[in-house]
Amino acid sequence: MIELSHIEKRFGDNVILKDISLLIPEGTVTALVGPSGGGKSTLLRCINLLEIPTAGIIRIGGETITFLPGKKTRWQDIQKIRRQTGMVFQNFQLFPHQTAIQNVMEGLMTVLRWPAERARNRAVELLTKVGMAHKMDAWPSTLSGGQQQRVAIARALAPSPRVLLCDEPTSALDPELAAEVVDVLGKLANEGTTMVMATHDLRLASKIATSVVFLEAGNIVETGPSRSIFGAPTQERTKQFISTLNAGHSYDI
Ligand SMILES: Nc1ncnc2c1ncn2[C@@H]1O[C@H](COP(=O)(O)OP(=O)(O)OP(=O)(O)O)[C@@H](O)[C@H]1O
Repeated sequence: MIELSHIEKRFGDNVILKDISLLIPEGTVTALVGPSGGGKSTLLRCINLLEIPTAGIIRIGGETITFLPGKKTRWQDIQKIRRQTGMVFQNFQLFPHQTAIQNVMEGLMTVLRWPAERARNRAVELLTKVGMAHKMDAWPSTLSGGQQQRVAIARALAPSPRVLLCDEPTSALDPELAAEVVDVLGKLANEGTTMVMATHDLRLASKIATSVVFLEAGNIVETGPSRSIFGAPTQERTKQFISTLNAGHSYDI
């Protein structure tokens, strides 16, 4: 379970997230949707402390990861917390000077201090899962965007995080390559991987999300099961937003 309790994030005088509370059960997929600038990426980045919330509490698996009153989180704590969360970025962020398999092995060997053979076995297992075993020795520059993203997903999953955080995982990809990534994420969802994703991709959100959080200007406008939010939203603003999506674009939110 991930618990966000009264999360606030300010950048200077700008309040980007305002009193966000959410419960994310294990084995579910939560899609953060909403207009640009609403705070989706910032919220996601708070869950692995890439951004430090200015107020509120985050718990992952019952453990408080945010600052406790009077106790400063040390850098080692942050590193430990980040190992509980895998992150996938819009632009893949593979290490260009490492092959696909080296990208997946890197963190296991340098951060977790696994021996090479154990890291290699884990990397092969994950590259097979994302359909990239045949390209394990390829350099990132020789892979398509969809293939790079699948390697990035394998890398994020390598240390067995409690949650996979995906920040616009398909938005840098054309529809065909995006579909490959949606298929992989769908498979992970079916296997019970807990995921939270910020996305503008309606196909991704409607295909794999268990619940949807509609975020606008740092506030949760509406949240609920994806079928209700996409099928019968209760808030006027959500209705408007969803109907614009359905009318204007085939898949892009
Ligand atoms: N490091 C930062 N410093 C100052 N302002 C920031 C910073 N990061 C984000 N913001 C601001 O926070 C707001 C929310 O940004 P965020 O990227 O979280 O929105 P989003 O909903 O993910 O948008 P998009 O859909 O365009 O990715 C924006 O106004 C953005 O300019």
